[in-house]
Amino acid sequence: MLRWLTSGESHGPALAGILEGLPAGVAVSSKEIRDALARRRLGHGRGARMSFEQDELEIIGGIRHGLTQGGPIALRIGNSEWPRWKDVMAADPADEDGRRYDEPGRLPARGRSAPLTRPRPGHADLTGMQKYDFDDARPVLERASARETATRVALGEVARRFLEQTVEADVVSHVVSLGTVTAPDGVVPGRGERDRIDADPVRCTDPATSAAMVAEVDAAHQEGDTLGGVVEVVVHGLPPGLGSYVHWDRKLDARLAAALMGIQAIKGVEVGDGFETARRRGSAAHDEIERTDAGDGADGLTVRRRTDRAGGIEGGMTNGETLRVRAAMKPISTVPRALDTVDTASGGVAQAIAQRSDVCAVPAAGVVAEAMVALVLADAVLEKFGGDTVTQVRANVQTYLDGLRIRTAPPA
Ligand SMILES: Cc1cc2nc3c(=O)[nH]c(=O)nc-3n(C[C@H](O)[C@H](O)[C@H](O)COP(=O)(O)O)c2cc1C
Ligand SMILES: C=C(O[C@@H]1CC(C(=O)O)=C[C@@H](OP(=O)(O)O)[C@H]1O)C(=O)O
Repeated sequence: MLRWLTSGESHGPALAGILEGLPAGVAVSSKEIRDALARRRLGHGRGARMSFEQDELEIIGGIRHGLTQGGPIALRIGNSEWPRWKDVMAADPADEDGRRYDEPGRLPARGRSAPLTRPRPGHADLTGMQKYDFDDARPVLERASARETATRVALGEVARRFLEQTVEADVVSHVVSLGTVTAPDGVVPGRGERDRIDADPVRCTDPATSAAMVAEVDAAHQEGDTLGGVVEVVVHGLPPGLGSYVHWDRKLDARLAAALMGIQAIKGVEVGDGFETARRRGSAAHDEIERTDAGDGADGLTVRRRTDRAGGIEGGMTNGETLRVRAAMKPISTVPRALDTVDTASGGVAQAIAQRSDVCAVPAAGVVAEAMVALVLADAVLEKFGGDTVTQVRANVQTYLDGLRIRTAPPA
């Protein structure tokens, strides 16, 4: 079983992450993790914070000389802006510059330390204050913030390397809609297209759509508004049979949906053609199975699907076709043209907090979605194939695939 946990606040000294359960021998470097973190900062529409803040990666445990060792992998992602926040986010109720905090968690009500009492509709602020009995939204937004997704991307990169080195999977994402602009149907990135997609300002595969998306972001920005959109994660190379049909919590589609819905601001998930499938007749909804005597089905198999409307998952299992899952992100809730709220200190009507913020973070959400998908798939690969080393996992995968070829071989 693969387990992972994250810790840390948006403006704290660092984020921390632990990934436990990977075998020994996964080749991964700090440069690869740093590059993954840089990808998450991409995208037209992100706020100023992305340009001045740095993710300072430190590998604390579990990786030696470029290889995982079998023990928990621990990462620290320092926040280069910490010196500016060390009073506001101090762990201890301490004397500092002659000021004394009144009690743990309380700070003098001025500057950055002033309590935030105008909760944003759409963010965790108000309900978080109610639930944890805070009279300041600061502790809520600090942990609810998508800054935490840096840790997921770092851990997800290790999972991605494991998938590449065991089942030879390739994980990529692209933006399929942003605001009202939607990319043409049926464009699915192939293997090795990640760099090309990352080079696009909104991580869209189609240049004309990308230009319209950029214009949509600029228009929203000018009007003091924000945008959401839809990302698709595509995985090539998965063998059939990851996940299971036997119980709800072992179904791969259920596990992927939970992982994607657990990303900040994701409000919907589709597998394959998803909701569109529900509008089709059965004859046009499913993927007919055909023999391919040339053995050019997935993993050299002699059966394949004619289409991939199901997005590579049937019965809660991968079916050997390309995996496709989509996640819908709502517009950023810190809306510069501030929304109505109630001031929790005075009880009066107010305008919600609306300092600097992303206008749109859909391209970055795609990178986070890749990480979550990679983590779920790495768990599913380990569950099916087991092994304490990459070599053992690979051998187990090969034995399984050899067995599959026999059972789907053409008649002699
Ligand atoms: C990559 C990314 C960046 C985000 N940036 C912002 C932001 O700048 N401002 C904001 O209000 N919300 C932002 N969000 C969304 C909030 O984190 C999210 O809406 C909030 O935590 C409430 O959770 P919920 O939307 O799942 O209900 C971002 C989300 C992601 C995935
Ligand atoms: C810091 C990151 O994203 C932040 C996520 C976020 C939110 O509310 O989710 C709000 C913004 O932070 P702030 O309000 O301090 O400008 C984003 O910048 C990051 O992704 O690294």
